[in-house]
Amino acid sequence: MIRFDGVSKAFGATRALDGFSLAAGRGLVYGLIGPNGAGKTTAMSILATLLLPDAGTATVDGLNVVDRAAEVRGRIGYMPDFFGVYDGLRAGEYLEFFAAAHQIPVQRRPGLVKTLLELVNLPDKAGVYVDSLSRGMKQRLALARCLVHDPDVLILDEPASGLDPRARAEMKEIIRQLKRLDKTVLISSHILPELAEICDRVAIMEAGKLVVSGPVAEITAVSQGARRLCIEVLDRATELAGFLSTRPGVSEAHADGTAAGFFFSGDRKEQAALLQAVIEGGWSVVECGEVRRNLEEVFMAVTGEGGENIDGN
Ligand SMILES: Nc1ncnc2c1ncn2[C@@H]1O[C@H](COP(=O)(O)OP(=O)(O)OP(=O)(O)O)[C@@H](O)[C@H]1O
Repeated sequence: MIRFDGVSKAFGATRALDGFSLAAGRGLVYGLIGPNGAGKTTAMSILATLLLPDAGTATVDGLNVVDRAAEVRGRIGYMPDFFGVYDGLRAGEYLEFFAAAHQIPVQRRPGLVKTLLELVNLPDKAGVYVDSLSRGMKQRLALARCLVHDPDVLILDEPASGLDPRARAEMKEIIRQLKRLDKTVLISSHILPELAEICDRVAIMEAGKLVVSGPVAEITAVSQGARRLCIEVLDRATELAGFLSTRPGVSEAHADGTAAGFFFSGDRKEQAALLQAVIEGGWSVVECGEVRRNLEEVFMAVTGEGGENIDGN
């Protein structure tokens, strides 16, 4: 539904996007993560037909965003990271204005405005002046505005920025609702645990390039080519860490309370053999498991200096 193929964009000497590629399927919520200046907003602006790429192609539902920009605009709803809401307009009038801009027939507009205000959890705010709404309410109203023409694709640049935890939770619930409506959502955010919760897949980008992408569970399982394991024992954890350090495929073994943590590069058969050796060594094993990194740890590991080199897919 969304596709970037080798997209590059420079602003003077700054390469905002440098051969960026990404594909997102229909009905998926796709998270775009990257440090400040990674190129997220540039990528989203190109997809939203607001910026022209220097090279490469971007498409929405197979339509090239440059050649078929007008058709693309009919299929996308774009919520920029900074947006204005007009003073002196009430929430209902604000949505009616955008409905008119999208040439929604006059008789359909009141019903549409009501449905959208309900969807974004502002059912009783139609008559309230936009500038008197809280920041969270304004963000939700801006999201409703993106939905006026019932687009298939939503491009949301930091929709939860500056919101308090309750307002963020409400925004999250609305995004889940959009997924239920079969929308394809591309969303950027710096709040990684939240993205992990609502996204089907995430893409981490840095310096205008894709670093890694895939389902959250898959990405958090990838770690330096080795998995992080932990064996909990009844006693002698320090001795166990020493024993593990001598075994093939084990690195960075250390004791942590009643457990030994380490990286293991072997496969499942080799892991079973390792566990067998530990038991034969006389340790009373309580538990053995894989420690998955959270999205924040992966983000820190794959971006910035000394980042891991993980191939994107
Ligand atoms: N209109 C512009 N003129 C000049 N440089 C720009 C322009 N837009 C973006 N850039 C530069 O391109 C790079 C990528 O910017 P972009 O806003 O796409 O990053 P981002 O990942 O969205 O960052 P943030 O998380 O801070 O919003 C940055 O170095 C930025 O300074």
